[in-house]
Formats: sequence, structure tokens, C-alpha cells
Amino acid sequence: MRIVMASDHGGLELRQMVLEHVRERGYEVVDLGTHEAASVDYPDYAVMAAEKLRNGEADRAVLVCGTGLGISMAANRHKGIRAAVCHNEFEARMSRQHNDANVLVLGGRVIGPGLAASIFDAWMSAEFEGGRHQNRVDKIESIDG
Ligand SMILES: O=C(CO)[C@H](O)[C@H](O)[C@H](O)COP(=O)(O)O
Repeated sequence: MRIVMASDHGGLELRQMVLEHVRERGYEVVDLGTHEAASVDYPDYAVMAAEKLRNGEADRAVLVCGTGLGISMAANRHKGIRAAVCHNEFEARMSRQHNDANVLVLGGRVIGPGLAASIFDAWMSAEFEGGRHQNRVDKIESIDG
């Protein structure tokens, strides 16, 4: 499975740490940066990652900004993208089981690398349950506001 990763400057440090963990778990990573501490705009990174997912160059994404909020808002503007900000393992599992999230979003100014790695593992190991949840995900996808 190929995972695209991206962050702004607020998520740079955590992204770099989680990226090592993701590679250690054996996943192929497409790293879109940012690679420097200079201030950048998180929507640009959300757009780049969403494009990789939508054109099939990656299967899932991990995005990081300072809180996870802004970059998730930007990612969720794209059809087919279901980005979930998760700051504990329960949310990570639920975002897969009920929401079929294909983007995990973390806050680099909210959690540390140990918890982030554990959240990633929980997210990757949980499967979408379908059934009544499929109907709801379909309704999300049909929203065209
Ligand atoms: O978008 C955000 C908040 O929802 C992110 O946390 C950004 O990383 C943050 O806004 C960047 O803030 P900065 O003061 O420009 O570093």
C-alpha cells in the first residue's frame, strides 16, 4: 500500500517522525513535504495530497498541520476524500470502521510522536464495516453543495 504524506510547517516535525514509523511498518511513502521550517500554506499541501489519492498514485494519505483542522478542511473539499482528524486510537479506529476515512489527519502541535505512531497503527489495522455505514458514506459522497 502506498501512503502519501504532507504537512505545512506546523506539522513538519511530527510528519517526519511519523514518516519513519510508516516506512518501518513496510509501507511505501510518497512524501510531498514541506521540507523546511519556513511558513507555507496548508491548503496547498492538502490539494497536492488529494490529487495523488484521486488519480490513484496513492491509496491513503496522512496529513499534518498545527492542529490538523485547517488541512482536513481543505482535504475534505475534494470529492472522494474523507479526511478525519484523530488524536486518539478510538477516533482512528472509528474513522475507518464507520466513516471509511482515507486520510488520517494529525495535529503536530497537539500530540507527540509516540501517540501519533499508535494512532497510525490503529487506523491502518481497522477495516470499514460497510452495511449501514456504507449508506451514510454514500450520502456524504452525494453532497454537492
Ligand atoms: O490550519 C491550521 C489550524 O487549523 C494549522 O494549525 C496551521 O498549521 C496553523 O494555522 C499555522 O499557523 P502559523 O501561526 O502560521 O504557524
